Amino acid sequence: MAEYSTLGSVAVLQVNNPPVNSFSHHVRQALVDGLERAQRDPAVRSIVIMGKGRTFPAGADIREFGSGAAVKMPNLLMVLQAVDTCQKPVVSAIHGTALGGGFELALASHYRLAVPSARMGLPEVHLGILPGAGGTQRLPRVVGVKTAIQMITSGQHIKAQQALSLGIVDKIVQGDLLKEAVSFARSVEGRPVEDRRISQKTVPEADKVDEVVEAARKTILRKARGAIAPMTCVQAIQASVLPFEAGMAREAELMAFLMTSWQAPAQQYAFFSEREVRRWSHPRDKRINFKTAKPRVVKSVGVVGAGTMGMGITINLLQAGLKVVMLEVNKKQLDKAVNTIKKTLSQKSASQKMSQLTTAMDYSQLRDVDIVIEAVFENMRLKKEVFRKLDAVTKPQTILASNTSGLNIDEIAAVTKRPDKVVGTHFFAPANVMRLLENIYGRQTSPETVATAMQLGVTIGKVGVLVGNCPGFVGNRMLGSYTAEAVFLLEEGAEPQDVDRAIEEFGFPMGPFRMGDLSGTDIGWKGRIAKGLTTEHGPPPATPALYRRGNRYCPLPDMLCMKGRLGQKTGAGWYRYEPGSRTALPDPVVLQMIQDYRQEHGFKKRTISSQEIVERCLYPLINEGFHILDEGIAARSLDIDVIYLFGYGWPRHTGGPMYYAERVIGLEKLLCSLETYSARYPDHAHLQPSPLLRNMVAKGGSLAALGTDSKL
Ligand SMILES: CC/C=C\C=C\CC(=O)SCCNC(=O)CCNC(=O)[C@H](O)C(C)(C)COP(=O)(O)OP(=O)(O)OC[C@H]1O[C@@H](n2cnc3c(N)ncnc32)[C@H](O)[C@@H]1OP(=O)(O)O
Repeated sequence: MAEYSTLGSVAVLQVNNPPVNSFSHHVRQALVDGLERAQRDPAVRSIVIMGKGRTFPAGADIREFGSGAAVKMPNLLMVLQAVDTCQKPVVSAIHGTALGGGFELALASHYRLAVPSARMGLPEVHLGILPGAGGTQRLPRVVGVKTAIQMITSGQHIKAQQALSLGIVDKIVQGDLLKEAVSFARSVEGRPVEDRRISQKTVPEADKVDEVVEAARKTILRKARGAIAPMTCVQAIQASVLPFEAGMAREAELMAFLMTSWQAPAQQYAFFSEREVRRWSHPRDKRINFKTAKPRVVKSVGVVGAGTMGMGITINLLQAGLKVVMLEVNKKQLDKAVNTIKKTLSQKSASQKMSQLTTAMDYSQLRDVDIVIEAVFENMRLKKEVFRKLDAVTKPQTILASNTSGLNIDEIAAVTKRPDKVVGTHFFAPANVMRLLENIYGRQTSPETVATAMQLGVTIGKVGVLVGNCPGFVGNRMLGSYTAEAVFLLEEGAEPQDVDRAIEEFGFPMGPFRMGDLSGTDIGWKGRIAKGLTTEHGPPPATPALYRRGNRYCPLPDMLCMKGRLGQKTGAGWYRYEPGSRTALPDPVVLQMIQDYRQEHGFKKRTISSQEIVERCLYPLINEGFHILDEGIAARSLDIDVIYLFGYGWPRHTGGPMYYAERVIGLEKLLCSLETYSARYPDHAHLQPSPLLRNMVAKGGSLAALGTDSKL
């Protein structure tokens, strides 16, 4: 609701709809009623609108989208029209986050005040829509088309000070916002409101708009990676040069187009799923859930290993204000890491944050930390050695976490006397940038240990997802079938750039081969050597070239590594790189290697369409997701989607692999395609449809109903 009160001649409307004061139907109704009441009351000479509690309205109520409540009158446009045309000055007083419809309300007001900590912006593009309550028409009239395009297509929030410099906010007020707003409102009473209406202004430099749009188009399309909202936002902004009513009509038309697209619900699902993963639970052990399991307090963290991952994790922990003891047995590596950490931490707070860092070369220095995160090489023997030492030196309550990307947590826990305190915390590189934290419980991990790992994720600003223990966990296990199929495509006639192009056109930032070159082609190679699938010199003795343990195997990635082509770091991998450049250039050497391989093994080159590439790479990945759900490794399909959205660059506008499978491809069609491909390639095990998928198609179940994602 919006609470109505008066302070002398000022009517105050305070939106009270926790947690973020969104414009649910009852709020819209209360605002219209309040404005009418203030207009009618002769004693009222000005109006203040603000939010109660933590924030100014953060926009439309996204949960109402797609339901009758969203279109129930008065809609937001009517509320804002009432504000804009009000005869008495309306002042929006902003604290917290004025976002989306909330920011549009502020723009429809005659004056805007903000506290210094306030932030504002139009993040609708992240929900697959546009600012449809006049934001695309009013903002360019204040800041110009170029800045409006930047703000609206990025969805970025700006701070109060920047809003002031851009002319969006009239004044930044210190102290008590209500008091300041009322005093400001009194100061403008009796002044004409006509020239305060943004809707009545014209866009600055209107004649240059087409030029500005043309200049921005290419970058926006590249960044959008297939999402339709950004360019549609631009089309709406372009209409701001028209008379206000005509621009609003165009905005409404484009909003309707986006609202009814398949991408908007997918992005809204992604928004809620990101929050829903906080309500985690173990699919079988009822003691392990977010409601009852209590985390231990973590003030200090040990990090073992100062390589790329250990360094990134340390930066992340320091940025969150935690004390860190970083252990590295190689002094040179330790010094290098400390230097990099110092450089990476922001100038402003570097010295204070660095004072929280202790370096160590001796395990005994980890004795008092609350949790240790092991980040040494991905090698079971080494990890076991580290865990034995940690178990011996740390206090009995210390939780021992492994940043393994796929090794068996139970096997690691078994070398300790505290398997209940062992957990997997899988960070993604660069660990101080990537938001995902895949937390893995083992057979004996206690509820308290799981809760502590999940809470640590919150403390350090990660999106934490809880999963079970299996080779590769959720993310890397699913990725296995994707990369396997990508190399099979090379055997049949595709070139690395064909596969990458198709996957990038689907919306990934990088295809599998460019990605392989970035992370290092030897990572997978070492893993395959450790598993005995290959050796540094070629296939293990007496092994058929194209099969391993009865499964189809493509040795091309091993052949690449044997040539010393380990990716960007060696200047050559699947592609070649000019010195100092990260641009992937197709390399005749690699193409010849593939061509010779095809000839040697009797593969006949054929043209493979982008559609087939996308299906062959992504459908087995999704199929593996069904296996994972069936086994209870992921509790809900949304957990898998969030892992892929935040850890693997899966395009957000498709909702994530499982959402995409169900709502975009359709489960029946997915099953049919997998059946077709598995009939064509009977020895590609990952193309065999999962029993769960078959069952769901036969019985008509939904993915959301499998888990506990009740709100979606
Ligand atoms: C005619 C056409 C008219 C109008 C069109 C209008 C378009 C819009 O206004 S679309 C909405 C635009 N606004 C947003 O996108 C804001 C989304 N929210 C956020 O960015 C953040 O929630 C935040 C406001 C910055 C607050 O962040 P934080 O403090 O980290 O809290 P959260 O955990 O994110 O959120 C708490 C809680 O609130 C729920 N929630 C947040 N925003 C909305 C919303 N706009 N509608 C409904 N619910 C919202 C969020 O899901 C959380 O719920 P839990 O149940 O606690 O998980």
